Amino acid sequence: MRTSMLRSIKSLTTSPSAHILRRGYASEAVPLRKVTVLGAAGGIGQPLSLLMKLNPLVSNLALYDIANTPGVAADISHINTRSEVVGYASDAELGKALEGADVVIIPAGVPRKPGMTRDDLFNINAGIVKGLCEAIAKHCPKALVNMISNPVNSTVPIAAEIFKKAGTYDPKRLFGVTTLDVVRAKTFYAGKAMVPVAEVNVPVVGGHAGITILPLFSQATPKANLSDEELTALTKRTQDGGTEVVEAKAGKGSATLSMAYAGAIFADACLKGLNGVPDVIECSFVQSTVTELPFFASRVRLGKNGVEEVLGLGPLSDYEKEGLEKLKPELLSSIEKGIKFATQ
Ligand SMILES: NC(=O)c1ccc[n+]([C@@H]2O[C@H](COP(=O)([O-])OP(=O)(O)OC[C@H]3O[C@@H](n4cnc5c(N)ncnc54)[C@H](O)[C@@H]3O)[C@@H](O)[C@H]2O)c1
Ligand SMILES: O=C(O)C[C@H](O)C(=O)O
Repeated sequence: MRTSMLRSIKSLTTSPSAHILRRGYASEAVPLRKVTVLGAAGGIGQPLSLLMKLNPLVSNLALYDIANTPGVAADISHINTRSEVVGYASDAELGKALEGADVVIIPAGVPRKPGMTRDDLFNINAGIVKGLCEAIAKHCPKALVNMISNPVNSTVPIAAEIFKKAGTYDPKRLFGVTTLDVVRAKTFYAGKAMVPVAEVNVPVVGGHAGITILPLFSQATPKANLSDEELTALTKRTQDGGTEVVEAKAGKGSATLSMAYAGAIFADACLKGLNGVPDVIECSFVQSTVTELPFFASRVRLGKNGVEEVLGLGPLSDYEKEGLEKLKPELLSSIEKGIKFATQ
């Protein structure tokens, strides 16, 4: 794996801000990349930090949490992979955790319990995200921000407003992480269509809550002849995937392991884009003109400055067109709630 990774890295050009590291990879030049995880000791934070420690594109891994960081950082730091790991444990250390970060991943905040919606997390998580984004604006305004904390439909607009206030907002650098919806859509589709899961592609657009999650199974590949009933059931299962896990965990939180996997895929895509790898495309909830809504998840091409291109929806089935119209009022209201919170 390391040999093929080196081959792919060899031809990369680096961004002006990237230093070159010649260490651990013989004579190969690999850009230095710092990744900071905020909420690193949590249910998502721990396995996500582990996966980022395994990523050879990362040279420095900063782990920040308000509780239990030293143990997590010490544990992960013993793994014999490229990145140096430093744990940061208090508010006073947040600046150091963020300084020089290329990518900041935010899984800080409370998760759902059975019976709750993601919006029920707003009151606590909005404040957490606001504080963390103020620190990002101050210490690493050029970083690509991967927002995992829920409700994503509101926390991304909150982040945008905080960055605007600080004068640092760059819509190309702010992402709501919706990769878990894509991961689920791929898994559920492969199971129903009886196709190899590794070959499956399904765009998921809209937002990240209930009916705002709109998988476009009409565009899924490999193609399969699924009935309308099967497509409706697949759509519903994808939309309710988070709730399925919340209920199975019965009060002990929401998806953490599959989310860590999804978060690691998205952060890796951001790093590849920064490093100049061509044609890196992932779905993400970003500032958008794809619909009349100011933020919307769709396929995004990633590049050296973050978002290189927000791709359109492509042809939709009648069922998907209906789903798109139905999701708009809810998504808009969540976006406006976030904007109102951050601007008041
Ligand atoms: N985007 C998605 O697809 C997706 C998927 C799963 C979960 N989530 C969301 O991710 C969030 C985290 O979930 P979890 O299961 O890891 O929760 P968790 O409670 O296990 O972990 C959250 C961590 O955040 C830390 N934290 C709280 N305030 C902080 C602050 N101000 N600064 C730094 N760290 C802080 C806590 O100490 C804790 O370690 C939740 O909001 C959840 O809804 C999103
Ligand atoms: O469902 C949740 O609350 C967590 C997350 O948004 C998910 O989709 O698993």
